[in-house]
Amino acid sequence: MFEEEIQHKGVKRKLSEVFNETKENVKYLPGVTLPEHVTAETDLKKAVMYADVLIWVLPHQFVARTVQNMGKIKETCVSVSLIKGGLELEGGKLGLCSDLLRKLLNHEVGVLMGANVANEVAAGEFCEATLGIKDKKYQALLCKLFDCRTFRVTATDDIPGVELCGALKNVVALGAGFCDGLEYGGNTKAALIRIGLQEMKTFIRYFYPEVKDSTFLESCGVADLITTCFGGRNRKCAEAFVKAKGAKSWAQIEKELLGGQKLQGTLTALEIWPVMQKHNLCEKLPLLTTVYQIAFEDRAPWSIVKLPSGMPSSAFHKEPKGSTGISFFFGREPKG
Ligand SMILES: NC(=O)C1=CN([C@@H]2O[C@H](COP(=O)(O)OP(=O)(O)OC[C@H]3O[C@@H](n4cnc5c(N)ncnc54)[C@H](O)[C@@H]3O)[C@@H](O)[C@H]2O)C=CC1
Ligand SMILES: O=C(CO)COP(=O)(O)O
Repeated sequence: MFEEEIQHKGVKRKLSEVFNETKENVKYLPGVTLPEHVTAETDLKKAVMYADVLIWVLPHQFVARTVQNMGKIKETCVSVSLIKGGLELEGGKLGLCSDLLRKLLNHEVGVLMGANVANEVAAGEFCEATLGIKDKKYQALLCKLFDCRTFRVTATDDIPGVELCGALKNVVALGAGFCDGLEYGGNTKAALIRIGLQEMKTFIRYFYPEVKDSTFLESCGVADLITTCFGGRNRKCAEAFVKAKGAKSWAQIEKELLGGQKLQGTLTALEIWPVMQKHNLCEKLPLLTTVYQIAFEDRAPWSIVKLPSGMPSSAFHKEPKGSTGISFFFGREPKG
């Protein structure tokens, strides 16, 4: 566990110590008591040295430096990444966070993604997840490890499909949050989710044509997109961004709303933007483009419902006359 100090019952304490006493992560998962055998170890080298399976669940910006501080691990060790994000262009090819881990650790790396909002999973509410890993032996082993009555796991060998769905849905969720900030209803959000899924597929297939259609219908695809667009932190912060009418930065909103947790969708939007530009994908991905421009280029939030026509289905019309589409106008579309 990454070492942090917190105020607990009026006293400054180490988060790990409080966790080991109470089995409650009072900062990141308050109100949930984990089983007695779960312990927090802040000495990273000790925590990993005898591990058979390393499960990666941390904001993607901390991955590389965590690996650097790890020390020796077992030769037979395997990793599973639950990290949604961490994309970069490497030699013209889109690199994944699991690729980075594979390169740094030199062992088998799989991914586990799905509609898995943490506090609901911890409360034991039924959900599903998709495990992406190539080796069939590890598919069976890891399914056995993760799958249970309330957390059903389906395995596939489609690692890029699973992982890229997990990363890109966070960007679409920003769009859903913009819609909520503008107080649009369920129809609009459903349209945005549909277009978002279509664009995720276009983006993913451009770099990984071999990605399977079926992956988009697994928990890592449509299901994660839906839950994130309704109940996720990216949605919540994007709604606040619109409601603040330009007065608050993303960093400020993250600090105010997430209590130390990290927003991943904005980072991923920043990561994919140069990739989209370099590969001339902006016109093919008007929703992802618009989300980026609203988030980082002062584009009017209502542009989210003014995507250009000629979309996979023409539910959207053109921007209103006289609009540049890039002036910072908060609120709904101006009349006339
Ligand atoms: N929270 C959720 O509902 C879900 C999150 N994920 C994914 O899991 C990944 C991690 O997300 P969360 O657990 O929500 O993290 P978070 O957003 O709650 O961030 C806090 C975590 O970051 C760690 N941390 C903070 N500073 C650090 C540092 N300098 N070095 C290393 N670790 C540090 C903290 O120990 C804590 O575990 C993300 O990619 C996210 O998309 C996936 C499914 C669900
Ligand atoms: O990935 C998630 C649920 O599956 C959590 O999404 P947020 O990071 O938007 O909360």
